[in-house]
Amino acid sequence: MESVQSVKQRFELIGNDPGFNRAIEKSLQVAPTDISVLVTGESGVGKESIPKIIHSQSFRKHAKYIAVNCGAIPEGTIDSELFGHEKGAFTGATSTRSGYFEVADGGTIFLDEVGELPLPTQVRLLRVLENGEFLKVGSSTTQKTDVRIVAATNVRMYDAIEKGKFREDLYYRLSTVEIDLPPLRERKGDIHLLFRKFASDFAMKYKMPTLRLDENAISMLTNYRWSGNIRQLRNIAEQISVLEKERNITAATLHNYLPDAGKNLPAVIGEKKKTDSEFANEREILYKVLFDMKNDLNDLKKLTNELMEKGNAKDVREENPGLIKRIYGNHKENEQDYEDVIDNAYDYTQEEHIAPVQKANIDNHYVEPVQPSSDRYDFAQEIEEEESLSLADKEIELIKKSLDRHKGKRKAAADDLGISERTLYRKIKQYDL
Ligand SMILES: Nc1ncnc2c1ncn2[C@@H]1O[C@H](COP(=O)(O)OP(=O)(O)OP(=O)(O)O)[C@@H](O)[C@H]1O
Repeated sequence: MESVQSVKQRFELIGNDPGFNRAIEKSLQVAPTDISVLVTGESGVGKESIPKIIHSQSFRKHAKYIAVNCGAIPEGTIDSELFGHEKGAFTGATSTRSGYFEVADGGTIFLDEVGELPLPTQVRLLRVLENGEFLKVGSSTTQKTDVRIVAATNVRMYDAIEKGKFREDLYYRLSTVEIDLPPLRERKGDIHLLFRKFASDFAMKYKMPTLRLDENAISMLTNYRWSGNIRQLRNIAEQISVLEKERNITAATLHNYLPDAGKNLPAVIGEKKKTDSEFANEREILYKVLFDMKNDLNDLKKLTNELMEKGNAKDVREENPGLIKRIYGNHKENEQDYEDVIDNAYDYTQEEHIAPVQKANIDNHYVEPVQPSSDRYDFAQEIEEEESLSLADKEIELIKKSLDRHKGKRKAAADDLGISERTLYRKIKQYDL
């Protein structure tokens, strides 16, 4: 049996955390048996490497290893993908086709996102697990296969069972041994190690010097929540590698890539494990903050435009009490401040060659520098054609961009977006992309 260290080297796995080492050790222990294994852990913790280790250390290693993402296959075709179909079994079944369980005979099948399997498919899977038998879709002839199954899930299977979405008997058949991978925030000692590995990989890939983090940046990195786990850490290492010219990274620079790491935003850094609803709440608060900021910005644009059109700060003040109140709040003590800001902005619009306006800080509201434009019509148009504020639109835009960038490859696009392939697949379906 190979040692934990040499397996880590072979599969380029970084980390010395006891929970992580234990998961590899367990994989090595179960590999020579045919015991079913369920790998558990949050999205992005590295579950995919466990079945590969198991297969490589088993007597099946010379036979096929097939990884199936159950969440990425449409419900209507999953039985046919897994078990094959007979010619004429359904519209479009123009020939007989072998499924993964037939092709992988003698080998290993990794069922990722197993909790996503539809109930009728679960029945078929249970039968394979119990006696190795299956039926092709549209066939009444039983076939036999000898496949070892390793499954993985990032959802709590007990919840799925309670809700009637997953069969309890199948769960017990799949999880004879459970291997749990800890979330990255519980592997603090590994975070910087992993970052260094990714930074050095990307330095090589993009032919740039390797990034270095200073002490404060290391501390920020280590204490960040990493809800997307190793996948998110890898994405951030790549972003910084590509975008930062200065290769010595400070906490201030790192902060730009870890949006909720700062104290001004409502997300909380902490040791305490969060529930899904707490994460959802934080996300909502973040959206709200972004939404409010965007509204402030649009109000400011409108105000500046008025100033440019009218050229008289007093008139603008008198005609837009609501707008001004919205931007600068109701506080009496701010009144002089915002009057000054409007007057300054007015001066600014009157100049021919304009230097960038300094940020005016009033009760945490910032007047961003307005790009000078000699063409006022352009500016007015920009206000009319306001950017969409819809989160769904933004999501669609990002998904399309990422799919374009990776030439339609969903796995790569999902990695880029920091979401699982299953989630990407759902969104593609949801938005009809
Ligand atoms: N120990 C590790 N060392 C280096 N890279 C790792 C390690 N673990 C995971 N990774 C990398 O992190 C990324 C996410 O891993 P993986 O796809 O296995 O996560 P997962 O748990 O299967 O996620 P999901 O549930 O969303 O499918 C991959 O790019 C993988 O190569």
